[in-house]
Amino acid sequence: MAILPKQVKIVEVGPRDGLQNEKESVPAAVKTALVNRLSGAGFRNIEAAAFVSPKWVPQMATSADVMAAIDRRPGTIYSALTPNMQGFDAALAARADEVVIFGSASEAFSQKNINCSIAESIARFDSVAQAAKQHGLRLRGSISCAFGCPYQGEVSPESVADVVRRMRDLGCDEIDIADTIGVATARQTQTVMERAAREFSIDALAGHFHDTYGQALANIYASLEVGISIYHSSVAGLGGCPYAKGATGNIATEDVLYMMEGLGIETGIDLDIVVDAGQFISQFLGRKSASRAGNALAAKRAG
Ligand SMILES: CC(C)(COP(=O)([O-])OP(=O)([O-])OC[C@H]1O[C@@H](n2cnc3c(N)ncnc32)[C@H](O)[C@@H]1OP(=O)([O-])[O-])[C@@H](O)C(=O)NCCC(=O)NCCSC(=O)C[C@@](C)(O)CC(=O)[O-]
Repeated sequence: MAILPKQVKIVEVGPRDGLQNEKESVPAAVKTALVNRLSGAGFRNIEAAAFVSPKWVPQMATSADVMAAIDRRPGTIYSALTPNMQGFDAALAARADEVVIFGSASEAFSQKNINCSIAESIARFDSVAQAAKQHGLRLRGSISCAFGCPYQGEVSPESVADVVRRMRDLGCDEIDIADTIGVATARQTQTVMERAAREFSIDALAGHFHDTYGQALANIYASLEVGISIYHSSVAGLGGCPYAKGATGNIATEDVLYMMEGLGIETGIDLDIVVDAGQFISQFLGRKSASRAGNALAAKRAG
């Protein structure tokens, strides 16, 4: 049997990836309360903002307000997406601890999501990366459609490895391998992760899985088996990408924590507080949480 990591880092992406696709505007005060509840649960890294065009993603237009209002928990990294220097300048002013350059392993998705080719995106990211280094900010790279693309279909592990290499050369501290449309399966996940790990330290590679086909937990387990120890998840399973129609949310944080607890893998996060946060945001949105574990634990508590 494979030896699994003893501890993992869970990056909570609900306040950004989770909420970005909500049709009705979620007030900054609600986003702020959500981030504060999550930091209270012990996350070391929360993706709280995206400094992108409000015409492209209106829900993220309040990012500066959220970043200004949150209670900063010492030791927690608050991340912001920054597609270009305009985004970087806004993230710097908002005191983000980490900026995220987000590219794609699929040419078609790159065009739809950030309106440029993969090569053009890397050229744009270069100035963001240099500015991040100059200002002492952490730099994360995110690679969408690493397992399949809604526009072009198959994506090869080689295309993923190519973008991993380019992001490594830009100086990324961490690189996410993202299943934007939730199509990956366990063996494919291991193949792509192992290929990526030939280009970048496995300790700094992250798995970002959406749960569209119900495979995300299996893919996380498969990634644990090959040594990946950073995972992204979204409280209450919030989410979906505006440029990937039909894609559902990220794997729910509560479900990931429940699995990690069962495996005896340390996360440093209090599952009970995350369950409360999941119920809080689901009630605000007026729908049931997408987290099976979250709903089961909330029901058990209610007796
Ligand atoms: C990248 C651009 C800006 C290019 O968009 P563009 O239209 O090519 O940009 P532009 O430079 O020509 O500028 C056009 C307008 O946008 C403004 N603009 C330009 N940049 C910014 C900025 N940073 N912040 C605010 N405004 C900005 C700029 O000021 C101008 O305003 P106008 O003069 O028309 O009024 C656009 O395509 C965009 O914002 N895309 C965002 C897409 C996005 O946020 N997608 C969701 C996040 S990615 C994701 O969810 C996947 C991930 C990370 O979770 C992993 C996974 O699951 O796959």
